[in-house]
Amino acid sequence: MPEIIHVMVGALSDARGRIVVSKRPDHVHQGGLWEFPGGKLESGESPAAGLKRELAEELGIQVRASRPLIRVHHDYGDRHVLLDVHRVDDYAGIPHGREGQPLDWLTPGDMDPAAFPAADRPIITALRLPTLMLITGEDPRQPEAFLARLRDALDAGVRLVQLRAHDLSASDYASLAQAAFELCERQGAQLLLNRDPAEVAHIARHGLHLASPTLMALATRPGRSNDLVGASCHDPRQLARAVELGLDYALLSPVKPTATHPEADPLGWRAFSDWVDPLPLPVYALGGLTADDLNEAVQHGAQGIAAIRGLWPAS
Ligand SMILES: Nc1nc2c([nH]c(=O)n2[C@@H]2O[C@H](COP(=O)(O)OP(=O)(O)OP(=O)(O)O)[C@@H](O)[C@H]2O)c(=O)[nH]1
Repeated sequence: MPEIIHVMVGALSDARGRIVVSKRPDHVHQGGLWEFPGGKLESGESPAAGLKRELAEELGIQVRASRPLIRVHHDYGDRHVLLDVHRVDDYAGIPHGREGQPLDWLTPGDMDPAAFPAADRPIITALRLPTLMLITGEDPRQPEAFLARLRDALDAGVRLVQLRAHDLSASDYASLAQAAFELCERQGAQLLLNRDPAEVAHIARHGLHLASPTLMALATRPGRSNDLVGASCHDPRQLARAVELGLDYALLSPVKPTATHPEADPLGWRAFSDWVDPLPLPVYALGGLTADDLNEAVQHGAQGIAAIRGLWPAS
């Protein structure tokens, strides 16, 4: 097993949500590509101290508050890196290229993954995804009340919605999806359809969410190239499949006991974090969680929380 190079990386944003990126010099590893500022952890140094030191050296800023975004293991063949990426929520100073490196500020949507090292793809996805995913609750058979509640959730700030309505016929699902898509578009939110991908091939959406049996049955990633695609997972085998298919994200459940699946054994945060840590993709925690669990989830390596009851507004 080659030595793992532990790299501390900062995602630092401005008031407009743009993230600072810097250009790697031509002569170094992955030279000429854009990167997120950071560098190698020194021996004996804590990750928090390493992040502070690297961002002070490279950008001339002092980190005041940060939280984990994602950890990415990547094998380049000649070296194995662990990118330990943190969002920097608060800092002092004005970022500038202290080592003469060019800087740019980009919204995650404007980042071209091909302009970054291969290991950075999951970082860009994690930056594009919000920390909360709403999974729609019952009762989709009452579309007006259902859409009113979806509107309330969007008004409250939800920006990623998974339309789960297994009891509906294909045509009722299609009508509900169309109405939900319009509401989401109006608020700049993304709508993911949780349905057989072949059945929803022509329905407007921002992406697809795969149930775990669908995930295990597929041989290739479904959908259009611009679809955001993720899947529900319950064990390491399903998580590995999501990675193999090149999906953008996974949900892992149940973390805590849940009313939706009372028979399932909860994982707890320890197993959640052990299973998620080696994976190069953002993973939402699901099962018995509310927005109040967000900080604990993020500290255990989650992209954020997905929830039905915890985020679907009461009627
Ligand atoms: N900082 C940073 N490094 C990255 C990113 N993506 C990525 O693959 N890496 C890799 O992680 C390693 C970081 O090394 P570095 O050269 O930046 O570290 P450093 O500042 O401590 O450099 P040094 O070798 O001059 O002491 C390199 O192999 C680099 O290619 C990224 O987005 N940011």
